[in-house]
Amino acid sequence: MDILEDNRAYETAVEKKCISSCRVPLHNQNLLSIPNDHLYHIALSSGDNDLRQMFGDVKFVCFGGTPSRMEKFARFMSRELGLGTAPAHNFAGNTDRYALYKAGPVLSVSHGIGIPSLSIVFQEIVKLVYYAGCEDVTFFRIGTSGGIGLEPGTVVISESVVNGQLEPIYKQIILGKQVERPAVVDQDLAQNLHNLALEDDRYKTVKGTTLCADDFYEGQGRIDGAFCEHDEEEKMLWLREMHEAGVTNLEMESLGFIAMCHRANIKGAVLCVTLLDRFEGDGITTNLQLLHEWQTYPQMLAARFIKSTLGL
Ligand SMILES: O=P(O)(O)O[C@H]1O[C@H](CO)[C@@H](O)[C@H]1O
Ligand SMILES: O=c1cc[nH]c(=O)[nH]1
Repeated sequence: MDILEDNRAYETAVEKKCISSCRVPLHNQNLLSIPNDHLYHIALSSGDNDLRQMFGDVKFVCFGGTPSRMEKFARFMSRELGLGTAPAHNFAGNTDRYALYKAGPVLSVSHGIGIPSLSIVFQEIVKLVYYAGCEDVTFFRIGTSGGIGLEPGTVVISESVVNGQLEPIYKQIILGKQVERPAVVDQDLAQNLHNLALEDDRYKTVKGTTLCADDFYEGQGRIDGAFCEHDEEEKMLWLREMHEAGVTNLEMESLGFIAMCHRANIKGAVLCVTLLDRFEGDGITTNLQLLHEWQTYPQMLAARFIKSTLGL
């Protein structure tokens, strides 16, 4: 039986209430008529690769900006899960758009910068876990951000995500029309992650509102980009307004990530370390070694969650 036939049989059984479903559901009936779906940007396909065999055991998908960070995270997860120290294999190695690693039940995926880049790999990963018949899957974005009024190196678990107009809405243009997707954060998951933060962690962990911008420079109020039509005073006024509205950090993917998790009916959370306090400036001047250490903090928290969920 091929993947699509098997998935159809499974869905019929769910509809008839013969079984209860925890598999990643199908959201697009058009996929049923594509016998070999090419997941072009990750160089895998539903007909040519045995996705069930390769990825059927996946329970957690961790996304983050860069390929090397996600490779290191895969190796870290592998050690944490007692799976050894072998170099991680990049399953998307036949393309250099994104990188995709696996450590036992954990996928580690790079998403590039911004929602447009994230959304492509996100959709292909949702299709991958669907074709693979994965059950009980949780997605994380483990990234970096700019903090507002937080000590640099603090991990923020997003309890809400908003666009630049403070709306929890991801807006897309489809067939020439604006479509709005609510970005609803899974509060239980955010709280469960927060509960795993320990007093003696070498970093602080807080819950907060993450503002997702379309740009690193003007879109985040910086005055040090190639272009700028506001001044330092206006920037500080805006940052204070954002702070008063509860915004704790600024980054570039959380809104699309959370909205797509909600739409896909997949549990999802965003955990980002802050690399600077925007009240103190715009440039990221911390030395590279410390920046690399800070990037591991959200990874450590995600790993703790994964291990506790697996009963390890
Ligand atoms: O560190 P990552 O996960 O890439 O995320 C943040 O860093 C990038 C900007 O430098 C943006 O993608 C922003 O969201
Ligand atoms: O200030 C920052 C730092 C990291 N990523 C962002 O998007 N903004």
